[in-house]
Amino acid sequence: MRRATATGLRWTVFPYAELNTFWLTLCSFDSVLHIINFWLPAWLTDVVNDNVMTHHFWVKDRRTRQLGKLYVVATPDNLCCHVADAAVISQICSSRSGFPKPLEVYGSMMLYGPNVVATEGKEWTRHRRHTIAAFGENTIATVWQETVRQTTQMLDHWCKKYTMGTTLQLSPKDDILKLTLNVLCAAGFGVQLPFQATSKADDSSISTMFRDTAHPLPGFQFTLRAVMEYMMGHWNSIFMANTMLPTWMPRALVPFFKDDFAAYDDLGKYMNAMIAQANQDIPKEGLSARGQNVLQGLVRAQNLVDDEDESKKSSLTRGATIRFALVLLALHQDIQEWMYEGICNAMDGNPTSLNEWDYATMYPQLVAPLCVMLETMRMYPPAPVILRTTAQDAEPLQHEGGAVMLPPGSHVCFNITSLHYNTEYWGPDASKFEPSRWDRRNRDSFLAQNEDRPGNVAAGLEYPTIHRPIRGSYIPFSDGLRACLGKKFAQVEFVAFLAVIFSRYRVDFACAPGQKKEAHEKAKKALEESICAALALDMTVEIPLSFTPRT
Ligand code: HEM
Repeated sequence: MRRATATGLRWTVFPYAELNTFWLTLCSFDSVLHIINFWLPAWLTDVVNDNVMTHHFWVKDRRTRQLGKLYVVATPDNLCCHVADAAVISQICSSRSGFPKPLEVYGSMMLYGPNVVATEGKEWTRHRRHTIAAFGENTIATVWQETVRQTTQMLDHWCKKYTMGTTLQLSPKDDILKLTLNVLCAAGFGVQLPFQATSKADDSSISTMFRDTAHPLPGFQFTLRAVMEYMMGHWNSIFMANTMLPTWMPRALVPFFKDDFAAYDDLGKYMNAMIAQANQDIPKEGLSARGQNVLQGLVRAQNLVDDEDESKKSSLTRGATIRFALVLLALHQDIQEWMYEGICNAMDGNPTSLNEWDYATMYPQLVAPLCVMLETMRMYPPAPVILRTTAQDAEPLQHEGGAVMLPPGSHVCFNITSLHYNTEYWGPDASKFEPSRWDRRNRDSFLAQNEDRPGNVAAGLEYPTIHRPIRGSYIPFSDGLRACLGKKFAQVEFVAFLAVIFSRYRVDFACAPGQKKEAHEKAKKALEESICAALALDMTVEIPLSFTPRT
């Protein structure tokens, strides 16, 4: 508390640090979360949720309005400075070494070794230099083609399975996850999977071993997609089984980790085979030296870093963002029509056949779906909290005309939800879903006033067609030196997905006639009660949707 007072900021106390193992374990019990959220008085619920990673989103900007855009929480472990000030976020993100990642949090991301996500300093610079080369425009064009292909196949599959009268009625969660995984396999590893599983693979050569067959090859327990799916659902137990148990312990003694060992081994074998294939497939000449997928790009850089960990996280975040957008568009039919008009305009003069849609010509014109994505991630940021720590050489932060010095070893928590709902940065309609606020042609948008301010470029907003918020006020992809490397990957995938679906269908809630109002209320509740489970903000309730063909 003495150290908190010395910072000169407003401060408060809490009995546990946000990453305290006991506290995290306690908060993983539904009954404890129920007590916190339904039994405590509202003000105390906010105080507690502000220190629970999974429920941080629920607090929105209420604590910031009480305590200011920068405040400190003193715990027995450390000080944690919560930041919801755009200018301060910008200073931290552009600092070279003053505010590194707290690497102890990223232990589970090192399962297959050091990588760009979970390193710092010189090692990170080396990983970043080589990884960045793998996310070139060739890879992004593959993302586009594969998303169009996968979404078309998914729609065909839906038509066969879920048609009821003239509409399709379904809960799309699992299929969206499958689609994002398939796109990742194609654009990340150069392995093209069909949306529906094919028959048994006939031999074990590299070319057939990745096929999405009903049964895995001899010597494997999982097919490639099955192992990726398993990884997503069981990351913690896989991490425990493969890193925390002593290596001398016979696996037979821990039969409940059988699948976790097998998944780890199988993915390792698939990765090695894919590296071998990427080595064979790298075009010797003609194509860009960067290769057509991330893996080729990495192998080409002759410095293979394993980004499987971030792949896992990114598939969850991409899948969740798409699901949020579908529910938001079902709630706002007028916005859906606005986006449909935008898609039709983009298609005007371009081929009507989806297979012929060209990335370079179509993507820049699909402004409305991009605005929908930016707005969805503003209101439902996939990673509502980003953590940093203060190094010995951390420079003072300039805040409200003064300098704030945080002691070394303090945690810094970017309060993304608070930033994204702040009326100072977004205008009086900050809590409204309004994708057109991003569209540069919309001169009435609150964001239009930022046009003449210099330096407002941020990660993921490098488009001449959209308005730019104040730097540091919009950070779903983080910003500065450690900004997300896959932001364009995620954006192109999202835009292609929406363009394919909404050029052909209108989305609404699947409900009985006369139940529309209840369905709307249920969807709004599901959106507001989203929690940050399994690394990404997501709805805990599945909302069934109906897709009606446009005539
Ligand atoms: C909607 C989708 C996505 C969101 C919201 C997102 C968000 C983020 C955020 C917030 C960070 C910073 C994390 C931190 O500093 O603690 C990050 C880093 C990163 N992301 Fe993403 N991401 C997305 C998709 C992707 C995809 C598709 C890929 C790759 C296929 C990817 C690759 C990476 C990498 C490699 C980093 C580490 C960069 C570094 O530390 O230098 N992301 N992402």
